[in-house]
Amino acid sequence: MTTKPILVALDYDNKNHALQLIEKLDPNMCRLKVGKEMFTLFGPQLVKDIHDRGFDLFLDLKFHDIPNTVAKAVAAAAELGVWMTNVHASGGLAMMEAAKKALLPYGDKAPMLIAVTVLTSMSDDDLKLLGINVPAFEHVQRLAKLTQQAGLDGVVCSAQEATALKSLLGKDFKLVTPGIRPVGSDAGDQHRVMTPPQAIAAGSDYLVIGRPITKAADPLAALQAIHQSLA
Ligand SMILES: O=C(O)c1cc(=O)[nH]c(=O)n1[C@@H]1O[C@H](COP(=O)(O)O)[C@@H](O)[C@H]1O
Repeated sequence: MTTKPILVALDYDNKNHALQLIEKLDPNMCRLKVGKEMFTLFGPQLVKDIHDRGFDLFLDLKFHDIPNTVAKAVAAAAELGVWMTNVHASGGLAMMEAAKKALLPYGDKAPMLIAVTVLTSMSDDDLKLLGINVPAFEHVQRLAKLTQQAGLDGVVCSAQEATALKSLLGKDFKLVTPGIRPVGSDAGDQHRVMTPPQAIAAGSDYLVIGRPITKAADPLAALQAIHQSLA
């Protein structure tokens, strides 16, 4: 198993609430993820605040634009010193290749670069409305192969797809899986979900977990319980 597979998703509109949660968490037990809401509200200073507290950060901005724009955005993420960042695989091969190339000057200091396949909130019916008339899993496989061809480090996908993707793409291709729900927690808007031990057994390298930790009465206890369930 990867060391520190748990990525805690910070989805807050109040910086102090986020920092209060971070103070309760242990950087030896997890990494953190900041997404569009918090980065739009609090910007690069939040990234610095998180790094100052000793956590690795996944900057989850899911870039999806023309190749030149995405390449510059990914380089800007590298300048912030983040541990991982991402693009949408549906941006296409040229876009992903440009993003990868933009990280070359950063050498071993470059963030891990991954691509989102099909969002875990989407079902086969949602894809049909987009004119994609294949099961979500088939579309995930197609996008993941394209991501590997572009030279990225891995994909974001559902843990339900992990076993098949590992056998298709090899063990070194990283699988980052949101839609993680410990037994008894509410699925909320997630459709394709798994428990933390199931996700690791299926081949997930990193588990993105938000509300089951951030909305818990005792977030550190929730993190510890998940951590222990993986030992
Ligand atoms: O890229 C992501 O992190 C992501 C991709 C995806 O397909 N589904 C997904 O839920 N996410 C993120 O994972 C986190 C899941 O949070 P919870 O549903 O609260 O555990 C959120 O921050 C989402 O933005």
